[in-house]
Amino acid sequence: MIRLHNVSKTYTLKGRRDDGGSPRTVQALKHIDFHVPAGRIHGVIGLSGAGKSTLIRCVNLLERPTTGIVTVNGQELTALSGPALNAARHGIGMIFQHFNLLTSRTVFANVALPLELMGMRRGEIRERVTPLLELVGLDDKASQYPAQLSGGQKQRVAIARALASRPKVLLCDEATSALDPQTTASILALLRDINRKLGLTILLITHEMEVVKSICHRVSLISDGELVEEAEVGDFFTAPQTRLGRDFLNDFLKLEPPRALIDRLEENPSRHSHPVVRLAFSGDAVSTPLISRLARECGVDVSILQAKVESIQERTLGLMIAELMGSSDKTREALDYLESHDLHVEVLGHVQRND
Ligand SMILES: Nc1ncnc2c1ncn2[C@@H]1O[C@H](COP(=O)(O)OP(=O)(O)OP(=O)(O)O)[C@@H](O)[C@H]1O
Repeated sequence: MIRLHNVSKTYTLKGRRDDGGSPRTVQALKHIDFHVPAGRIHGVIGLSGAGKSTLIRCVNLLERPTTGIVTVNGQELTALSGPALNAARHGIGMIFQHFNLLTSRTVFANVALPLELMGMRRGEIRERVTPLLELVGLDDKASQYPAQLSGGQKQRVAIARALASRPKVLLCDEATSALDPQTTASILALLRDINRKLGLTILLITHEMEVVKSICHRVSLISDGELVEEAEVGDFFTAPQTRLGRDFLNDFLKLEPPRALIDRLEENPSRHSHPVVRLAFSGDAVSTPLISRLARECGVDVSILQAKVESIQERTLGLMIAELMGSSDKTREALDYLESHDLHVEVLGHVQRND
């Protein structure tokens, strides 16, 4: 449904020149290849300045890529301009962090605006807008003005407006970043509902793992203009593949070894050290008494330093940081045992034994 092929974007900084007198540039996106199939909710997460906004704005050509091809719903947008591009954009709705509503228009008139611009007749507009206001739970607010609404209600108006032209794709640019956690949850629930009811494909950018965890099927990680990791959300939360992915996850879960232990961690094992491991387990492994089996079957003691159980959509995910205590042969055997039981095991380092 959404396909980016080798997309790069370079901004030229107006009025700024390098030492050689050439205009200064910023390469915001570098060779992005990316595909979101129909009906999916795909999140792109990254730190500030990583290129998230540029990426999402390149999908509907609010920013034109410097090079590369953007295809949405089978149409190559980068080959279009003028009226043809405007017509194609009717198939792509977009919502923003700060809602972008017209303050002088009522809720109804805000939602009606794109339909007016498309030249639709009044009666048709009413038939379209009324059920949309019901869908977003604002049918009793049709004649109010944005200033009379809460942030969450404003975003609901923006969602109804984005859906007015019956798009196949919805782009969400940090849509919940200005909202409190409870309102965020209600807007995410609405987006999930719309995705299911209308089969809408949703691409969202965010810096919040909570958003990814709550509604995304798949996630991409962007860093310095490059997509560095992509995975199904359950897999990403179980075993991120990059340092940045692990940083995002640890920050979100607050699951780090205690500071005093980090200071003692050594990279390489020695005859007198124990491994400190991060274990992630899902599915059957969550309900299996693995720790007592480790002690019984491998003869190692397990000191649990931190543990957490998270619900990631329909999956239950267990996470633990633990020190495995025993001889090096026994702890090696324990690590093999854990891996053979479908646990994701990451050795964080080794600490000198005190025994
Ligand atoms: N219009 C512009 N002109 C020049 N440089 C820009 C422009 N827009 C973005 N940039 C630069 O491109 C890079 C990526 O910016 P972008 O806004 O896409 O990142 P982001 O991940 O969305 O960041 P944030 O989360 O802070 O909004 C940054 O270095 C930024 O300074």
